[in-house]
Amino acid sequence: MNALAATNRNFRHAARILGLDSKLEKSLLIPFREIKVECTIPKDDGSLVSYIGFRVQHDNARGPMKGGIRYHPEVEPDEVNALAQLMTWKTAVADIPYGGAKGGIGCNPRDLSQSELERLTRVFTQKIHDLIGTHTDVPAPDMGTNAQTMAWILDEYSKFHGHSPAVVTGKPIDLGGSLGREAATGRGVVFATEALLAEHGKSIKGMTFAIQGFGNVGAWAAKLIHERGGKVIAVSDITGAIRNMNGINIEELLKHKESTGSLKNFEGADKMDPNEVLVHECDVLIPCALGGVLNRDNAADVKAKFIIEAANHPTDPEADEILSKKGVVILPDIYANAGGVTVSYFEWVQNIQGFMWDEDKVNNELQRYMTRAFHNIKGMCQTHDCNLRMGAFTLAVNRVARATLLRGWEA
Ligand SMILES: NC(=O)C1=CN([C@@H]2O[C@H](COP(=O)(O)OP(=O)(O)OC[C@H]3O[C@@H](n4cnc5c(N)ncnc54)[C@H](O)[C@@H]3O)[C@@H](O)[C@H]2O)C=CC1
Ligand SMILES: O=C(O)CCC(=O)C(=O)O
Repeated sequence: MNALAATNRNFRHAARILGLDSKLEKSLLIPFREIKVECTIPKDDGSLVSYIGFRVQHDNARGPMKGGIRYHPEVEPDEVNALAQLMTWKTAVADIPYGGAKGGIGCNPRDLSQSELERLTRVFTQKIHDLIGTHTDVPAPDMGTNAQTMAWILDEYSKFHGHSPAVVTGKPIDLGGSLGREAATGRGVVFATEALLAEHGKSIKGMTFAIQGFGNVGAWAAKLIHERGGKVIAVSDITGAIRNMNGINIEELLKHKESTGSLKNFEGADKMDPNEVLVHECDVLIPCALGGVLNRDNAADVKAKFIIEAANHPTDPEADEILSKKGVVILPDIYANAGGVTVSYFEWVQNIQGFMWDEDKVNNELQRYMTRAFHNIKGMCQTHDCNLRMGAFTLAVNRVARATLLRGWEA
């Protein structure tokens, strides 16, 4: 099922549980604004190449729209729409004063040089600068982008609007980025995992983990799980997959990845088929890469007892049904990966106040927000007798619906 159809289906299910008025339901579903721009840049060899950039601003009832920018060959309108909508629900679950947005450019960043990436980012910013802003829409990193990308956006945006550090989050620390933001999504995933496991009388120590994706989110989650005594037994990324049933030494793997750019030829583990990571024997599976990776073709073969959705929409609704019949407990994306946008919020607050927090404060506040959200979700699960995904969706949709009604409809 395509990402937008899947996201709409989850939203509609929550709206039904909440008994939402049909007009309000329709208004919450339709995006506030969809932007599509052509970005033409000279390549390093002088030839011209054109890419399509998108920014979908889904909803702003609870505050400025917020969400990452993705550079990936599969970026297309339906996917960006789904991701933007998920941001609206995610910021509401985390109870931070934002709406939702997402953007991206259909390109393969691995095929572009640093200077080509910089030109592409600057052209994209020129095309959307009058539609983003500190109090309207605040981008951040997502797949294929990073702190450097945010620095270019900040610089280009500031040429039009004056120095505006809070227009993006996930910036380099030297430009007003927050301590702890780089690790925040992975750290939030670990706090969320701890909250869930504690409920089941378990802890990370001694449990086995399989992780798909070893970029910002996957690598930080793996590192923090390893530090807590969890055994990461299988890891994959775009370059391949490895396994070690005794637990992979993640510190060593990070050094190997840093020096070679790949998981290949790592001596502390055996090579394996990348497709097998999702169905590998383990206690906890953490998808940290693309959407839709758990679907009707592989859901029945999943062996994990818990799935922590660090990626956005990794589980297709058909897989959701199969997995829930098998008794697999799924911690949904709009909660599990909310640590990134939560620390983005802390960064934005620090920029607006002109006062920097130390890293302990960032991490402690992150833990407080993640734990609070978990208990809020559990409360909705009890009230509506539903699973964690619907607990998170009903929590979020109810908050956004209330804000929308309070603001009113008068033109
Ligand atoms: N960066 C952030 O703060 C947040 C990211 N997310 C989500 O987490 C996921 C990962 O994002 P990042 O780590 O930031 O991206 P990233 O670009 O840093 O890393 C992506 C990773 O996925 C791997 N990958 C790509 N295609 C793959 C495939 N077919 N099989 C296995 N691995 C593959 C890449 O090799 C890389 O290791 C995405 O779904 C993103 O939307 C969610 C919340 C916040
Ligand atoms: O930090 C942010 O603003 C958004 C991160 C993001 O794109 C996501 O949570 O999917």
